[in-house]
Amino acid sequence: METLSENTCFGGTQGVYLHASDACKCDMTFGLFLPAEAKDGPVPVLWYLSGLTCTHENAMTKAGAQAWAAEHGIALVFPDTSPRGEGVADHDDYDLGQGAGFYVNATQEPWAPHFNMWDYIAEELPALIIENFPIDADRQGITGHSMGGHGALTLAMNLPGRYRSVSAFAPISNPTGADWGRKQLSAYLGDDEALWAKHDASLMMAETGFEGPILIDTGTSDQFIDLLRPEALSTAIAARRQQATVRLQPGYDHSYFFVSTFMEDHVIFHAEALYGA
Ligand SMILES: N[C@@H](CCC(=O)N[C@@H](CS)C(=O)NCC(=O)O)C(=O)O
Repeated sequence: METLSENTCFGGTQGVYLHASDACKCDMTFGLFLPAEAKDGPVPVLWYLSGLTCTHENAMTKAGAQAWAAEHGIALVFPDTSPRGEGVADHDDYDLGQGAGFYVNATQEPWAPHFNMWDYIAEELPALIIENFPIDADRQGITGHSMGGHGALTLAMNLPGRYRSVSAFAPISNPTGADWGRKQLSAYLGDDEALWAKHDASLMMAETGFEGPILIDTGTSDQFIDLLRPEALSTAIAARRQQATVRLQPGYDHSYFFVSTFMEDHVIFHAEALYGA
């Protein structure tokens, strides 16, 4: 692992690191914020999965999460959204290929050799950060924006016991029912829709739900709201009687102005779960 940068930030350290990924078979970059408390021992961690077109950098510089994470003594991880590099498959569309890994393990060509973002986020990166940094593996929460909200919700419901809490900003909520989903799931996983179900938060909510608390915010003026389908997840949450707070925020769009506005609420929500019994 190589340190690309380390900056003092809200009393802690915002680092950017590069490592050779086994899952993605290319170099991967991630951001990690460690609060001051990390100098004294392991701290809880909040994963932030980003959306389409993002690298590790967008949320790290625009979400405003470090101030609140520092206040609550929580580490933040900002992974990239896909494998990258010259030898890695790509597509001209912004919502397929590099920058659009969708948090799945691709089985189809040309994506299969590198596009294993599920294994990367679920297995490889947690092992790497727990080995190299003072992170408490027993206190993890996960959040994300848009495609990253989809990743956060589906990872949380598929990995019971891993995360104490899950939240999402404008998550892609029913990807099997919209073009932000059908296009990518068919490209990465093939045409057998039975294999898509574990990657659909609304279907997973109907199937298994989540054992901890959930917080979801979406803006009513989100320009992509028809693709996000928040109503499908709300219906599944209500049908399951899942513990959840689902909010539609008047006037907010899909941008980081929306994400940063509600970031404090999300960090406090996770802090309550991560410091609870
Ligand atoms: N390519 C489209 C959509 C891209 C987009 O809105 N991506 C969101 C996540 S789905 C994002 O976080 N973009 C990066 C940023 O705002 O920093 C556009 O540029 O309008």
